[in-house]
Amino acid sequence: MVYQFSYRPLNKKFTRPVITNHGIWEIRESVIIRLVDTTGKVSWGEISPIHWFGSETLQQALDFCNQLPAEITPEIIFDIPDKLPACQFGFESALENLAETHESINYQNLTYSGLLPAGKAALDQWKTLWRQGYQTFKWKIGVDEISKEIKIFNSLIQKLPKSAKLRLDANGGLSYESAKLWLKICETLNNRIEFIEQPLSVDKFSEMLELSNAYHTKIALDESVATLQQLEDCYKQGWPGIFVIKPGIVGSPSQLRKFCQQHQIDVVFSSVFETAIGREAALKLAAELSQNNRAVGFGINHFFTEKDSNWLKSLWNNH
Ligand SMILES: O=C(O)CCC(=O)C1=CC=C[C@@H](O)[C@@H]1C(=O)O
Ligand SMILES: [Mg+2]
Repeated sequence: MVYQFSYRPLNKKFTRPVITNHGIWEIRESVIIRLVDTTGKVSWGEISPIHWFGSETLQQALDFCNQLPAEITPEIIFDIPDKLPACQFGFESALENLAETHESINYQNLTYSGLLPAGKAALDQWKTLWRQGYQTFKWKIGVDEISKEIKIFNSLIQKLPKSAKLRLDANGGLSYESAKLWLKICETLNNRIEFIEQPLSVDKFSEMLELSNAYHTKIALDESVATLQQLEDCYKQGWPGIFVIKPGIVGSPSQLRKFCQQHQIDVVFSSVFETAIGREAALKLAAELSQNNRAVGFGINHFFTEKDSNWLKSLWNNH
């Protein structure tokens, strides 16, 4: 089987910048790919790297697409090297979409976590999301001074309904002492804090292992398990907590499927702020591989474009 291949770069400004310990992220740059099979069926895929998480850079993805022939085969797709995980996801998802069986995967029963803005803006934003039906929220910490963030946290916890779940994501920005302080605070809130995500930097695995054994509040690895190789490595080192999987950058969906079907791990699926193309492929994987119904971190819709033919057609017609 051969597929006509074409691709387009895409830059989309976030409606609100994503502010984390990594910095301020304003524009989502990705590559949209199109495959057309011999029957004329069209399928889309999305390559949305996050190089500061450990995936390839956008330029490396573009260089890879650029050197491909106009007609590609499944062998070419399954030979994409592990150093290009976002490309592996984009191309394999597009290929899977051409298979009838894949169409039927239902991801309507997922529950979603809403990402609150960093800082005190969260105090105003949570109610809008609560009214939209979110019961799980994620708030970024490790952005401002810890004393300021704890103050905001205390008022957020006061305001949030008791049934709401809150996730704290430090993006590796806390010191060991600050992480312990946050965990101590969370211990007093009887499970209203679902987990603290990536409290320490990727090189501090043993410290996070120690913290996960010392406190009840769960710790989720995110940057530490950004690619499948890292995921397997942390699993082999005995990580007892939660694994955040970002399908858009973790790598090959077929390899991910194999890993998740072989190992019982506590997983939270998470967005890479992709467009609706990558989102649909990622949510199908989440529906297929979630074993414990944790809310998926794909709540906020204003980071991506709705998947409508006009948007995609114009992307192809305007070049
Ligand atoms: O996981 C979620 O709840 C939403 C997605 C999200 O928080 C992120 C997506 C991509 C990069 C990061 O800024 C951030 C994360 O660290 O999880
Ligand atoms: Mg995270």
